[in-house]
Amino acid sequence: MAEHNVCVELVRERQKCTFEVQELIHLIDGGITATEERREVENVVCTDPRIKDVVPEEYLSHKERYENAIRKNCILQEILKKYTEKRTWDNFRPSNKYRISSGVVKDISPFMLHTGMFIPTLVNQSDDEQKAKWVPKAMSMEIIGTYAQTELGHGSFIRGLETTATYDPNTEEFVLNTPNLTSYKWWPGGLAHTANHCIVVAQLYSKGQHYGVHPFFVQIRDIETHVPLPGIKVGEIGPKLGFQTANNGFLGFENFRIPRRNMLMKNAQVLKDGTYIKSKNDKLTYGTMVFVRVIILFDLAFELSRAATIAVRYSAVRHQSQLKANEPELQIIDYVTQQHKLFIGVSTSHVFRVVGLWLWNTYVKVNADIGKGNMDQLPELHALACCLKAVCSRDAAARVEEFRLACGGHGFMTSSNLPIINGIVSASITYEGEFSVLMLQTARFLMKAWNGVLARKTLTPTVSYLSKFSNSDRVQWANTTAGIISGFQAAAAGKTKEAYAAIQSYLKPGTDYEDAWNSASVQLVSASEAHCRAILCEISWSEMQRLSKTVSPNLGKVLLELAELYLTYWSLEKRGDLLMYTTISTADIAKLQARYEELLALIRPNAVGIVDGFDIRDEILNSTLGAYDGRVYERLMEEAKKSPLNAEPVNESFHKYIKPLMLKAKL
Ligand SMILES: CCCCCCCCCCCCCCCCC/C=C/C(=O)SCCNC(=O)CCNC(=O)[C@H](O)C(C)(C)COP(=O)(O)OP(=O)(O)OC[C@H]1O[C@@H](n2cnc3c(N)ncnc32)[C@H](O)[C@@H]1OP(=O)(O)O
Ligand SMILES: Cc1cc2nc3c(=O)[nH]c(=O)nc-3n(C[C@H](O)[C@H](O)[C@H](O)COP(=O)(O)OP(=O)(O)OC[C@H]3O[C@@H](n4cnc5c(N)ncnc54)[C@H](O)[C@@H]3O)c2cc1C
Repeated sequence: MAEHNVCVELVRERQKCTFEVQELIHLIDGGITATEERREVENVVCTDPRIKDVVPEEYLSHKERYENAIRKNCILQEILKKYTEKRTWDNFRPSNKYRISSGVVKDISPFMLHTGMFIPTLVNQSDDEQKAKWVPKAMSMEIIGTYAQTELGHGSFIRGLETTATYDPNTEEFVLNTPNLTSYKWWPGGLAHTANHCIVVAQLYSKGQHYGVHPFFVQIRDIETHVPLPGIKVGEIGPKLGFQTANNGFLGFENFRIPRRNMLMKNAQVLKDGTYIKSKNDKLTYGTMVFVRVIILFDLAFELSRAATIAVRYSAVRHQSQLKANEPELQIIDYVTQQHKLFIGVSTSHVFRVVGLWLWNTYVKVNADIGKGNMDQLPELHALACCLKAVCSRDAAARVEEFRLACGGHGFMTSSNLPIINGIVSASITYEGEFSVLMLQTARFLMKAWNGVLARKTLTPTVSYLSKFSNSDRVQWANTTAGIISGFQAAAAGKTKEAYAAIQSYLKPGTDYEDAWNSASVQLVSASEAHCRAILCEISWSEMQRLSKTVSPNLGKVLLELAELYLTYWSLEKRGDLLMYTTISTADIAKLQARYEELLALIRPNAVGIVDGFDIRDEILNSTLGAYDGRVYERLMEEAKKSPLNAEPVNESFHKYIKPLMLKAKL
């Protein structure tokens, strides 16, 4: 990037950097070629004049904003075709490439569900014949789809969904119906006015029997005219906290008929005469959700890297207050409280990325085994994906909010982009499985694992530590990274044991297990969180250590500092747990605190270099505060001038309302 016009603070910060930023960029992308390919696509898209907005999207009406998002995303799809010719499901790997959508619209693409859930469901839940028929059309965007599962009355409890698909053997069709107001599909992205097809998750009935929820491929609009087909009631659900351009919709069916072969039949089937063939495992219907929960970690890492870039660069540019009399005002990044706000967010982005890659590799392996009929590892994958999605989304939202606060008043400006990123990340705590609901899924797995501990069984890899720490009351503490990881495992084992005991204590005669579970559920969520933190610490440390050996010593040192900061930060945050479950002393905690402050100081000179290492183009950052050149004040003013209210010196409301009010006051 050109160095001219860069503010003096950022020039100085970049000179201070002790490692090669390019090397970090390549590491994050997964190699030089990956960086080159990403940059090429970004360059083509971001320099296309059709992509640039004359009026910033936040000034547009709700309707205009959607139309603009569609217009620009269609241009994006057209451009991407050239670069995604070789893209197939088989070679799909999560990468930084798909970040380009943020360079097109600031908020969410109305096509997100097409790529993120419609295609993955077609790929994973259709049989070979269905796949051959639908997937190429979806990949080329000949048809546009979404994933319609949630209803007005039910989101978390999938078994409670009310939409029905009743098989009619006379015509060999399913008849879809929305029996009540609460059975309307509600929320699917792109459903309102974008998609012409969707996956509908509905209760299957055949030969008078109920077989639970199944996915169906449903055309909802005419391909030529886009008019909703007869029997389809579809529309938009209205403005939200964020996701303004996601085009979330509602959908109802009135005796809407689809061919029998539109039930996705990889796992379960309905034969022509209505005979139902059961799936090997009925939870395979939930497969797309597992996939997306895994992918969400990359999304969170990326959104955190955007927020971090904005807040760190701004903190280097911004001067405020004097630390010592008669000395210049400090760059706010030099206040240690500011470093405390910033650096954990920077390190968390790296942690989510490397743990995300580990989870992705686990997903690929388990999925391959499932393909061969071996479901043994599905429960462990599900438990991992649930707690990691839940904890990481909640942590990411907290970190983005902290970045916003770290930018003071200017962080509250939409033009900083922090409020929009905030909305995007906050939504992920709820969608694809609400936080507590997913944490309780992991808790189910932990309770089963604890039964295994009591029965002296060999546990699966991610919970094997439970056996190690099951007997000792307080585990020996050591002020090392290995000691911290053991400490987190001891806390997780202790909390799992206590949650298990709490259920037993609530299980008085006459009490159902489910009621005892509900009574103990605060402790169960706490056990899940502790388990997840133990995994985040163990995997991130081992992965960052491994990566540090693959790069130059200078960069390796920085990676280890970031990883150690993460462990130390969370040890201090969770000191209460460590005091309960390990022999940690107040002196040990003081040492951890001192090391934490030392790490902040070590990271400080490299802070701007580290966020430069995320290599996020200005068009993708979309921020007055975070641009590469640091011209914060100029950009704030330039953006303010774009306000339609500034187009005229006196707004007509003065003559209409304010002046009469003033005149009345005179009387
Ligand atoms: C080449 C091109 C491709 C491109 C693709 C890539 C592009 C990348 C872009 C990605 C961008 C990401 C897009 C994100 C968009 C998001 C927008 C939002 C979408 C949505 O929100 S969709 C709706 C999501 N809804 C939910 O998540 C609902 C949450 N609820 C549930 O999951 C479940 O109902 C439940 C888990 C709470 C419980 O279900 P249920 O009551 O039915 O369960 P049971 O009691 O019957 O059974 C419990 C046992 O089953 C196990 N279980 C549950 N779920 C699963 C699962 N998924 N897998 C495996 N096992 C599961 C439980 O553990 C229980 O087992 P046990 O042995 O009895 O304990
Ligand atoms: C931005 C956004 C985009 C979305 N996109 C889609 C989409 O494309 N397609 C789609 O199908 N859906 C979509 N959804 C819906 C989303 O998946 C659901 O909102 C989510 O699964 C939560 O379900 P719910 O809204 O029914 O919440 P509820 O389940 O009603 O949750 C409300 C409260 O009840 C609690 N609760 C519920 N059940 C339990 C329990 N068993 N134990 C303890 N506490 C419980 C929860 O913890 C929460 O505090 C989207 C949602 C959002 C916000």
